[in-house]
Amino acid sequence: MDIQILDKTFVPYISAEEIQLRLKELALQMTEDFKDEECVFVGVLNGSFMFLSDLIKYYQRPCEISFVKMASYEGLQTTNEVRQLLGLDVDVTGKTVVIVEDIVDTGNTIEVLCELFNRYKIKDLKIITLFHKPEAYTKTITLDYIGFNIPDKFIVGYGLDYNKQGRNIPEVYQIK
Ligand SMILES: O=P(O)(O)OC[C@H]1O[C@H](OP(=O)(O)OP(=O)(O)O)[C@H](O)[C@@H]1O
Ligand code: HPA
Repeated sequence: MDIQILDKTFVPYISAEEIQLRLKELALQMTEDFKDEECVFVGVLNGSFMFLSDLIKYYQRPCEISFVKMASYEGLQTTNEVRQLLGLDVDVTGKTVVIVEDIVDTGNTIEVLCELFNRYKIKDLKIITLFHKPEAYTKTITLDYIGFNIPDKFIVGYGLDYNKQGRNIPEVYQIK
């Protein structure tokens, strides 16, 4: 069934069950890949709060978890200005940092985050994103783990918002 958020209509796109299945696969893959790594998972607020919280329950190794807060979107559009609203509060020296994004769209935010983390003396930097829009992506940074490649259409739910609304919806909807 379609839903209305503020002035826009959205149609069902990816179910809560499909998301959880994909999260299990991604976490299993990372459990294998990071067996010799000391990992810090860094969620990018606000959008990634639900993704990181669910994903990490399926990850079967000791790890650290932290957050940074970045913002650049107003309504459906990027402002092209990525602002850091909360910084990092853990020591990442010598560790593998895994940036956890809900979505990599234009790539503006992930580019700023990579510049930020490359200033630290980390062992390695990996990126996981639940959603990626290849047609909208303007960067060359490799995304190590991608949940779903999706078309260049605005989505909401499962942490992602439209004008601050819709983050609490357990599944994902696409703009009509
Ligand atoms: O690849 P990009 O075009 O930069 O888009 C991706 C970013 O946009 C969203 O954040 P937003 O600025 O909307 O803040 P939010 O996480 O608080 O919703 C999303 O959570 C990503 O961080
Ligand atoms: O499609 C999107 N939906 C919600 N937030 C976003 N931030 C970048 N792209 C999107």
